[in-house]
Amino acid sequence: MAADQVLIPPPSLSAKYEGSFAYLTVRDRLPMILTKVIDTIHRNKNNFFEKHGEVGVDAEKRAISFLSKLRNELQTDKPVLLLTDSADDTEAWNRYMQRQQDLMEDGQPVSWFKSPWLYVECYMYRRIQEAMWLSPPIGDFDAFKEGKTSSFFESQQAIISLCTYLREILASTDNASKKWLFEHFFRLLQVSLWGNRCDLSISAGQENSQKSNPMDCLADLQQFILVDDSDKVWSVLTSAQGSGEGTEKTGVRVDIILDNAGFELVTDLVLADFMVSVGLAKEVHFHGKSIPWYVSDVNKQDFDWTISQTTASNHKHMSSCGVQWKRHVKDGAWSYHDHRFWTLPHEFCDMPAEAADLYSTLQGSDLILFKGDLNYRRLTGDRMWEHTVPFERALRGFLPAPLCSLRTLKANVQVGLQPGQAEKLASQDPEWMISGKYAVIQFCSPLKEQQQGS
Ligand SMILES: O=P(O)(O)OC[C@H]1O[C@](O)(CO)[C@@H](O)[C@@H]1O
Ligand SMILES: [Mn+2]
Repeated sequence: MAADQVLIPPPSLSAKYEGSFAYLTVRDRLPMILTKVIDTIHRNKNNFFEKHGEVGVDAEKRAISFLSKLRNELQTDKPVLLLTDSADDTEAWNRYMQRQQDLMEDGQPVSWFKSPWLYVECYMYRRIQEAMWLSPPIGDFDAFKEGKTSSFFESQQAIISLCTYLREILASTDNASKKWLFEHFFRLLQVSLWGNRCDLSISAGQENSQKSNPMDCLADLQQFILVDDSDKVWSVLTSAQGSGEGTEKTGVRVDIILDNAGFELVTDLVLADFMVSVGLAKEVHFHGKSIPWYVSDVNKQDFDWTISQTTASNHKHMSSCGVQWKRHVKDGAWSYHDHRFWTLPHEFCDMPAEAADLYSTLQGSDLILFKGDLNYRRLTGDRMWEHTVPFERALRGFLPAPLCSLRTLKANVQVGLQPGQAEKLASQDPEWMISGKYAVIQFCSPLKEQQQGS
């Protein structure tokens, strides 16, 4: 194969492949999500009236009419339209549409069933936001908020178990050996991984919460982790502290690119609390979305709300977690960041050109944890890679710092597997890439020695 051919990435997943998961998502799941958004806005009509009077009711009608039109465009495969809301990302979106247009064969218009799945799916969420922004004064209404809130309450027992586990292990860290630290880190990393099963996009907004004690399931779930690079993650964290090199560093920084609110966010906070409390990290930077996204993704409001709810719990371990988390925020060990790039449709390899400031911020991290399926799709460009292609190759140059994806498989892209592994899985379980039953802890580092898990 010629060298230039090797560098050309495979095609994007798309609804144009009839019967594919992308096709079924665009045909069935996205319209269902839109219908739920419309229902939610309608159900809140009285609240809008109480808050804003008649203007609120007019805004509700206006938003619903924009959204019904959007659903119709999607279902009839109409050309994708330019955004008209003059927000600070509008131009970037419209530029990206032109880029997609240039990629279309025979000058066909960019459309829902012909263009890349990643692009049109992100575009739907951005159009929902446009409908809201064009309907003042209800522009800031988060139609997914109710679902995120109830998924937190439905996971209450699991959250209590997890908080109890954390407080108990932290109470006994005095003589913690390195082995002890690794064992607990390893467990909490896995809890955060499996927390990713609880997103509300794959279930089109249907309840999908954690019911059982997460610590009890870990051993049984181990067999479903297809790539497990946790030892490399551990080695990055410990070597960043200077151990083994004789160079004491002042503080390790971990960045967590968050995914879903509800149980998953709690698992991320627990992992972050553990890292900071035992000194594995000095700072944790959380990155969330600035607009409602993929039904259950975390935004600033969800982040603050989750910490407040945890603090207000009448369970002693849960509330003491909340108190501790507030303290981490207050003393600067934890910080929340958002950036418009997280809600743009680009593959992550576009980040240096599209969001150079964010890329250089991430370069300051010692370890970046990317939570969830959508982040994995953007890391790998949501392309039809062969399953044995190395993760680093699929990243196409995106490697601001050592990074690790913690992801349950809910879309048909997966790289970095052993020869024959995918074939075996496919013969045992045709749904292996989309059911959320399997997962990866997949690591890549710009530093060669860390790739080996030294
Ligand atoms: O919350 P996550 O893990 O990013 O998952 C989002 C889900 O939405 C999808 O984009 C499908 O609509 C899938 O990729 C995935 O199942
Ligand atoms: Mn999500």
